[in-house]
Amino acid sequence: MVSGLSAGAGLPSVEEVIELRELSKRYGGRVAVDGLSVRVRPGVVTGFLGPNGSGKSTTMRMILGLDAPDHGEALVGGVAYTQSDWPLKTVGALLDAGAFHPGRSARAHLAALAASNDIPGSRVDEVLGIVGLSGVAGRRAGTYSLGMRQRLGVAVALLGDPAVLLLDEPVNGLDPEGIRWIRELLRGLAAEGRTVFVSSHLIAEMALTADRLVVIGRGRLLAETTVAELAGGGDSLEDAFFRLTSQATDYRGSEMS
Ligand SMILES: Nc1ncnc2c1ncn2[C@@H]1O[C@H](COP(=O)(O)OP(=O)(O)OP(=O)(O)O)[C@@H](O)[C@H]1O
Repeated sequence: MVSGLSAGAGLPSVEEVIELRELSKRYGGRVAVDGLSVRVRPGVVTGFLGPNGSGKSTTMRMILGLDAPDHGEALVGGVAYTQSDWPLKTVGALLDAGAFHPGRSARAHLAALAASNDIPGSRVDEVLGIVGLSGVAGRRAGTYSLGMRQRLGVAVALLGDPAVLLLDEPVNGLDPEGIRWIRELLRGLAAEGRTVFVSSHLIAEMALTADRLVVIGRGRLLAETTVAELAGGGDSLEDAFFRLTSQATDYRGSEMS
């Protein structure tokens, strides 16, 4: 359990689930997301797994209103994210760790976001502490390592003390310490009752981080299960994942004999 994550504004209610209803998206002739219906519940980490190109990022962008679905809808706590009065207080998202003004310090970046989102300035130092950037908060973000940028991205996600967290491949490029840190942070946030939805194509990492799994391939739901259930058929988790997704990739090479 990670302590001190919340700004104390009250923990999320059970209403704050992510609900995808028949969500679909095409880019030209290519189907990216295909009739995806899923409920992501609070209090656990839900891993969003699928091979490269299976539609995970597109789904997350649609939840955040950054892409419009061709069909269906994505709701957070029963409403579309774009209808939310204070989006940063509703959903904390980590999509692209590089998206900071390189000349701005981490503290200045967070302070500007707090000011424009009706978040008390005192929360800035709180989140810097949570992500371990207090000592370097005055440095320009452009000088940060990938791991530090990732931590700053997590600080942004936590700034509004949201009930729902959405993270797209948060461990990409992190060293083992950073990976363990993200894992423990996400588990702590879920233990506080938040809804934590985290995408990855790394089944072994998800096995350590997630309680529940949503597995997709070619934009379609392949399984909504628990880590224990997926590995329960006698296979290793990796074998079970490959079996599940074997018909849903375009690019897998043949095995060497
Ligand atoms: N802006 C876009 N324009 C055209 N095609 C896109 C666009 N974004 C995604 N796609 C296509 O949609 C499909 C799903 O891509 P998406 O990035 O959502 O998958 P992903 O599961 O997140 O993949 P990865 O694990 O590699 O990040 C892919 O075929 C991709 O090429």
